[in-house]
Amino acid sequence: MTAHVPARPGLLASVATLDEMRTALAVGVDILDLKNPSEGALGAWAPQALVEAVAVWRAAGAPGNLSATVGDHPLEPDLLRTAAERTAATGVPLVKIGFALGDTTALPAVLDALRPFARETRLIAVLFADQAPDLAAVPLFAAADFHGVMLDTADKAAGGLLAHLPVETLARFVAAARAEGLLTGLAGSLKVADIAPLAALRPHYLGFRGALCAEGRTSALDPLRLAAVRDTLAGRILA
Ligand SMILES: O=C[C@H](O)COP(=O)(O)O
Repeated sequence: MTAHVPARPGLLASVATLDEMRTALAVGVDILDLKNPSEGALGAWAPQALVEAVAVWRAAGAPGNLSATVGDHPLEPDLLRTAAERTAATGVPLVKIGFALGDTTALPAVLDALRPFARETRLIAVLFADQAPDLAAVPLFAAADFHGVMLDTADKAAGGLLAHLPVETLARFVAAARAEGLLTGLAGSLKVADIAPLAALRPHYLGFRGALCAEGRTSALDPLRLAAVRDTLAGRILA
């Protein structure tokens, strides 16, 4: 199955609080991503806060889509499955799971543990561009019934996505994911100037946090910066 190729990528915006979530809903984003940046690349919200966020999103008419990260965990089957189940139980429709550097021989066992769950919940695999990701693993996620796959960076102090992987490699990643019918995203300290070269690869979405904040990704979301990224992605202003 080949996935739909979007004319322009959508905007995934990571938000750290319910207030930021309301701001992002007002500005308008395609995927509202519930993440706690002060707890790592894939820092998780507390379950009760996720339940409240789902209620806020539904009350707003459930625009676009809603994702949440499960936290930064090692590649351990039970641990990842438990974290994914805990997140999905809150009602969040898209659950993002990081596949961190480590014992890659553990990947088959992790996917076996997640496969039954992936049939009930839309799971997004997050690979890290700064950890020499094995892009040949993309078909394995599709075979495990994942809904999507994205690239991000784990070490936010070590440069953005394009500092770690050349455009040609990113193009191969997007094409491989699309060929498997997976929702495909790119992220990792992206700046407004990265939008044009990455949009040309036609992923389904580009993900942002740091560029949306005045003083780094753990500071507050700035609605003006968010609107500028939204408008650049939509082609209303040039990068
Ligand atoms: O999922 C997207 C990330 O939250 C991106 O965060 P970042 O732009 O700070 O790397």
